[in-house]
Amino acid sequence: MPEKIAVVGAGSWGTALAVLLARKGFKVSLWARRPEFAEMLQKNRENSTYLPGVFLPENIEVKNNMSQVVQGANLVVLSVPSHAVRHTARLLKPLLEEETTVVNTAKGLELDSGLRLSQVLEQEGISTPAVLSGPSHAEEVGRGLPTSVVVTAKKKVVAEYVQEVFMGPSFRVYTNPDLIGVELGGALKNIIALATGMSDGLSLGDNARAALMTRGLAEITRLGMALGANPLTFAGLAGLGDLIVTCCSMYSRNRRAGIELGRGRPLEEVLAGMGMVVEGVPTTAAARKLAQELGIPMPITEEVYQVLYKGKPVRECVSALMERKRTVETGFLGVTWS
Ligand SMILES: NC(=O)C1=CN([C@@H]2O[C@H](COP(=O)(O)OP(=O)(O)OC[C@H]3O[C@@H](n4cnc5c(N)ncnc54)[C@H](OP(=O)(O)O)[C@@H]3O)[C@@H](O)[C@H]2O)C=CC1
Ligand SMILES: O=C(CO)COP(=O)(O)O
Repeated sequence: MPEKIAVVGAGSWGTALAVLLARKGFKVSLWARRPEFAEMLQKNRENSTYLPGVFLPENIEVKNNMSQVVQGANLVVLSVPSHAVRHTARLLKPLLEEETTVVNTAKGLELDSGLRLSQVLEQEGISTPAVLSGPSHAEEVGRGLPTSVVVTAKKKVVAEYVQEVFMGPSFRVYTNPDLIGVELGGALKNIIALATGMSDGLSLGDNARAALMTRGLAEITRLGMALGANPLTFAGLAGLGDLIVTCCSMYSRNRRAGIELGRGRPLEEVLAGMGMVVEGVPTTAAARKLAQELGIPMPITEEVYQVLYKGKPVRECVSALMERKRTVETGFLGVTWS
């Protein structure tokens, strides 16, 4: 078991995970990128900006100096937004001991390259990173409500180590050997949460939401299979599980952003009002590019892209999706009429 754990990123998720680990009795060092924010958190013991109402136990120290945060830590939990993963990995890499395990908890794809975040970490010299994913809103984890997630890595021993560290009475951790599927599930569900949010914002009803979630999972699975994932992973916590929570919970920033877009508010205004990261926005562009390169149909992703990046009115997406060519539901899985 690690003597000290460093959590890099003091937004909602980094704060909730630091609290979870501290409640397990670990000594936790939490890195906040702004010095004044680190000082405020260290003093007030509450992250009133990103996770109000959750108090930091005494065994969490908050600092802005990454070297001090990481020093002596056997485990580093990375909880910065996906757009900051490469830059943060560059800062981290020279500070890490050879045997330090890094766990990425961000959910997204790198915008320009379309790379999964573990691939970004490996490119930056962080070998065999673990990935923690699954249905887990910070607001509920911070309050100690029951949550189940998955951890994956290229090596079983790494995944099992992280499982043991995080596992607790209110936080059940499964391992899953499918690194590609787990990462893609966590990243791509955010696109579908934007879509279901838009549908809810237009009051299109429960049937529409269920259809978007189900057919959204179909297109996630299609792209996932083309990229080497096991399709069964998408039926698990990192796929369906996270899709359900993100498309149905009012804690979801992606869902809330989608609702505002569905009500006709412009994207810039929606993002400015959110004050938190909406990962589905860059991920939509990255996934659409990948799908086009690989020739994978992703009609919902395409419509979300058109709304986000081309200003298409959400109402016009309804007919674009409903009036597509007739097809067999399970054709993409090779299950069709004989
Ligand atoms: N919130 C949740 O429930 C969950 C979130 N996640 C994932 O965790 C990741 C982090 O999200 P979350 O904590 O929710 O985000 P928040 O919006 O709550 O907080 C964002 C955090 O990232 C920091 N940040 C912003 N830009 C940079 C940068 N360029 N370099 C370093 N740090 C930066 C912010 O610092 P500052 O205040 O200085 O701007 C802030 O600490 C995302 O990928 C998200 O999808 C995963 C599971 C659950
Ligand atoms: O991934 C999450 C929950 O599992 C967080 O989703 P949002 O970023 O939409 O809030």
